[in-house]
Parts: sequence; structure tokens; C-alpha cells
Amino acid sequence: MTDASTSAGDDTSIAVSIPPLDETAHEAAQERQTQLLKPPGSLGRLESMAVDIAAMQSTPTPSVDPAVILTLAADHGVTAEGVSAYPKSVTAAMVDAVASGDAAINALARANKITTHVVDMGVDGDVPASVIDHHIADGTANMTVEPALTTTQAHESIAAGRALVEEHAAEAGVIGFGDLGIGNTTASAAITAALTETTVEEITGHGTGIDEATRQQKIETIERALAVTDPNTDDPLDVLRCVGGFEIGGLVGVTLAAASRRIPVVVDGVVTGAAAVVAAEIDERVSDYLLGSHVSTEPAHAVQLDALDSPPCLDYEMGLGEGTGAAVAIGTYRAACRAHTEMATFADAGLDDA
Ligand SMILES: Cc1cc2ncn([C@H]3O[C@H](COP(=O)(O)O)[C@@H](O)[C@H]3O)c2cc1C
Ligand SMILES: O=C(O)c1cccnc1
Repeated sequence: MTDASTSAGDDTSIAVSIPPLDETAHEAAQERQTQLLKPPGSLGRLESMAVDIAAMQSTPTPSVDPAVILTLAADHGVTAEGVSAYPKSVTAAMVDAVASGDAAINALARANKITTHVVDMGVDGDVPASVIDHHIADGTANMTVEPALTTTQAHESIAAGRALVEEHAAEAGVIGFGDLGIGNTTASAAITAALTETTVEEITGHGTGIDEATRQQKIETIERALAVTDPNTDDPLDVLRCVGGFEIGGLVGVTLAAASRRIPVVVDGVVTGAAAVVAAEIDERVSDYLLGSHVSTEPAHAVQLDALDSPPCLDYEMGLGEGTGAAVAIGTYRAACRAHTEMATFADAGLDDA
């Protein structure tokens, strides 16, 4: 992966300043773990989760709170190729459900005390007034005919994601990723195939539940889109422009802005994973600020997590999106941080000699 100064062409408008992980905080947190009232290592990966977050946040007292999930929604012109089990109109309907508090993400976020925001990045339909408005267009173009986004739209989507962090999550302990958009597992598979050493066949999944014949059509659609739009695979912005989506570009912007503020980002499923891969190709330092959630049933997801060197923290056979995996994982990351900060040490308990 490359550094912002050498990738994305000569474009400097998306470059951000991302601080390195705080090694001193990392060492102090690791040392504290050895002093807590438990045999060293006995909290397993919960220990390294807290230590990693301490280094990201540059603090001896890591915390996920306040935890915020941003669910970005947009439509996709590629749905005209019959790649999803559901019609495009479901995107607007799901935005409405999330705004009303009725979707899976709302229930899981409430269960784990996480604030959620839903954002219209380019939904083709009416959305409630309470939805944050960063509408770029009524869905992307059909990537089998022309690039899904214009260059301007690709930039606009990233800028919107950055603005979202400044406006709604600047004080967050962690930001969880979420997505909505019928057809967006097709865009995600196309991005993943373009930016990793994989074939379209091996990383294309069943999305919302398409049968095998439709999956073959989805594979053929992605291959055609890559042939028609011919993205420069050395340029993540060009890949986003050719086969991406407005919500995916927005999530790239969220990642860049969060990392520049030392805010860890909890990656969700295959759509947000594609955005994280694009962001890490724009600036490899964002990888330091990524936290895995689940591993999705979509095959591209494990490939993405591997490319990002960001292991999942749970495997519950989930494959929904919306931020659902991030919502569940944030509960685990919160538990890790609270054990780290709230437990007594052997010395506190008068057990120095134990
Ligand atoms: C009711 C419903 C709720 C969802 N919540 C997330 N998705 C997920 O599925 C869609 C992508 O899958 P595909 O590429 O196969 O269309 C996106 O909306 C994604 O967020 C949903 C999909 C449906 C149908
Ligand atoms: O893993 C995901 O994020 C996913 C899977 C199917 C449909 N939408 C999202």
C-alpha cells in the first residue's frame, strides 16, 4: 500500500495528516496489563484490544465512548443488471426504517449504547427530514455502461465523509462504519477485485441472498464493468470513480478524517471493508486506526481484512451491513477498555508479593 504523497495521482485535496501510533502509550498500556489483578495474558485478545486503542488514542485510559455509528446510504445504477435479490426501492425504505429506529442497526446500537446517524449520500427516493443530507445524485451510473461516479462526485463523496466526522463524530471515542444501498455488494466486490490479488469469481458472494445463477450473472456484470471502465488499479480514487459508490466514497472520507483525529474506526462488513481498502490505498497510515468487527459471509470480506491486516474480533456468520457487525464489536471493545481502566492492580489489592 502506498502513501498519500505518491498515490491518487497528483491530487493533494484528499491528503490528510495522520499521526503515528503513540508508542509510549502502547508500552505503558502493555505494562499496565501485566500489573492487573489476573494472570498475565488471561484476558486474551481483550488485552491487546485495549492496548491497541490506547496507542491509537494516545492515552493511558482508552475508551470507546461516546461511540458513534455512521450509516451511509446510496443507490447504485448497476442494479439495472439484476445483481440483487431486492429492488432498488428497498434502499430508501431501509433509510426510512433506520431513521425510525426500526432496523437491525438500531436495536443492536441501542443494546450497546451507541449513537447512530443515517446519511443520504445519494438515495434514489424520498428520505425523512431527520436523515443527514449529503445527497450527491439519485444513485450512481450503471458501471457496465460508464464509470459509476464522475471524478467530481468521487471527490465530493470523500469530502462529505470528512465533513460528517467534523460535524457529528469529532468527539467520538470510536466511529463504527455502516452502509445501505441495494447493489452495493457488487460495487464492493468490483473494488476488491481491482485492488487485491483476487479474481472476481472467488470474491463475489450471494449478497442479499441471490441464487447461484444470479451470482454467475453478478460475476459477469462485475467483469464487464471492469472491462468497460478500465480503472487504473494503481490509483484507488480511479477505482472508486469507475466501480464505487457514493456511500463507499463517503466512508473513505470518514476513515481519513477519523485517523487524522486519532479516532479508531470499527470496520463493518464487505461494503465498509471495500471503503477501508480504498482509504488504506490512498494513505497506508489509516490501517493503524482500523479495528475489525466480524467476518462477513461475503467472501470478499476476509480478503479485505487480510489486506488491511485488521483481524475480525468475532465470527457470528453475519452478513447484513448497516453497521451491525460494528455495533456488536463495539460492545467487545468497550469491555476490553473497561477491564483495562477499571481493574485493580496486584499492588492496589496489596498482593505485590503474590
Ligand atoms: C431488507 C434489507 C435490509 C438491509 N440492510 C442492509 N442490507 C444490505 O444489503 C444490500 C446489499 O446487498 P445486495 O448487493 O445483494 O443488494 C445493502 O442495502 C446492504 O446494506 C440490506 C438489504 C435488505 C434487502
Ligand atoms: O457483509 C456485508 O456487509 C453484507 C452482506 C450482504 C449484504 N449486504 C452487506
